[in-house]
Amino acid sequence: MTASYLSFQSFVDTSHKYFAASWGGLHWERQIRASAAPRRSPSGSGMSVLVTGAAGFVGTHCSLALRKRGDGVVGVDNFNAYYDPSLKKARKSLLASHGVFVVEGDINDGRLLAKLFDVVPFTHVLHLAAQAGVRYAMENPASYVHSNIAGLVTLLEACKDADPQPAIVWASSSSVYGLNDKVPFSERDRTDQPASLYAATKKAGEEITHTYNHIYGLSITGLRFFTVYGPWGRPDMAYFSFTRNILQGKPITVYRGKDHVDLARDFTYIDDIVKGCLGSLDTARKSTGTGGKKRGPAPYRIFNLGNTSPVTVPTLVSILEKHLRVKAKKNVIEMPGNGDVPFTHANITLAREQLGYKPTTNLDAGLKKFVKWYLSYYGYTRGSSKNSRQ
Ligand SMILES: NC(=O)c1ccc[n+]([C@@H]2O[C@H](COP(=O)([O-])OP(=O)(O)OC[C@H]3O[C@@H](n4cnc5c(N)ncnc54)[C@H](O)[C@@H]3O)[C@@H](O)[C@H]2O)c1
Ligand SMILES: O=C(O)[C@H]1O[C@H](OP(=O)(O)OP(=O)(O)OC[C@H]2O[C@@H](n3ccc(=O)[nH]c3=O)[C@H](O)[C@@H]2O)[C@H](O)[C@@H](O)[C@H]1O
Repeated sequence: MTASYLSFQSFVDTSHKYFAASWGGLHWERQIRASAAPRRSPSGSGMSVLVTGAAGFVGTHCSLALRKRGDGVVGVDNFNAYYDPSLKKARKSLLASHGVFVVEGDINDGRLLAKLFDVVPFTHVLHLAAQAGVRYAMENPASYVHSNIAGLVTLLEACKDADPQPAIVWASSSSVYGLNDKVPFSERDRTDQPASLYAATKKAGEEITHTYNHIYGLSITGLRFFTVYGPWGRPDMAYFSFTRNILQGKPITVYRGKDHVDLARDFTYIDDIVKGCLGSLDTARKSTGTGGKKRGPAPYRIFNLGNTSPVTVPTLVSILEKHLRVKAKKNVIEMPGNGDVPFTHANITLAREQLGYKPTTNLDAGLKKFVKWYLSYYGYTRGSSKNSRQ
């Protein structure tokens, strides 16, 4: 037995149970290295990327896109039960079939993160793990503090201590614009009026990452995603839960603003978001620190990733009805004071100029792809309300 195996084993023995279970010794260390190794490929950029929240909606799509073009990817995800964990497990299997290994663990586990950086000199971190959802923040505020504040700081500590320090690209949110009513939302607009705790934690994330950029020279890119949708999406989001209810013949609740004004979102298709994430990774300059010490200034960037064409929620419902070929039973009620904002609309000039970001999928085309995936994943056949998974 080698010395490195012994020290690894003692580390595993003293760590949490799930860690021991999911690593299981040298075999697992080999899997991590294999998954992280870039492949020779004309389109790959030779990166080794740690993707947090890899079993999530955006994490799965980004991990697949990176792996497909030849980059090395290792995922980490805690598979929490905010929404159906079996969907996260199915995404994990999809990733495994493409050679992406996802470690089951929490970003609050600093020992796990340090071990991952010991095993692999990650060049980049794509940080997507978070407690998402605007309205759930009123039900479970602690989960937002756990993942979006404490977890973020633990991750940044691990990145700052890593040698080499990775460049970090992470998901902020359009919700940071809060009550801002200047449209379209530009990165220079005020973001000091969050309307939900979720938004407040994302805004805090922007300030926290700035601190680590300033003190430790970490290269930081924050991406403000605008209501992302698509295949393998999130069951808690309106387009997904509306689809489920419409197919099951159940009513949907459509929120409306004051004075009967329709709510609107700058719905953005997942493939466009993936291109924005990869463009950010490709253009991120290196962190400048080593051994926890800054050696020079590092870039701090923030970009909107939206679609620049807001659509009202009733129009979203009509498009779904068309693709599902089923009429929705709608309850229209005034938006409760639950953290929602009346509209979002992204100005994407900065991302276009600096990342080459150019969204190409409109809501009709994107929802068509989503519905196709949904019907297939949940085992529906056209003309039947029966399915095999729900
Ligand atoms: N989908 C959107 O419309 C949208 C919009 C704006 C911002 N965002 C942000 O983009 C990121 C990805 O969102 P998504 O839609 O893929 O959400 P998601 O919930 O599908 O993915 C997040 C993943 O992170 C994991 N996770 C949560 N807390 C964790 C922790 N403490 N440790 C390890 N893993 C943890 C979850 O299990 C989940 O698989 C999030 O940061 C979210 O806040 C999403
Ligand atoms: O861009 C973001 O930063 C955020 O995007 C997403 O939030 P939202 O834009 O709120 O998406 P989503 O829930 O699909 O509601 C869409 C619309 O349907 C309305 N809505 C919603 C539910 C319902 O039952 N009825 C309804 O009318 C609702 O009032 C809204 O007008 C992410 O979930 C979030 O994680 C965050 O990151």
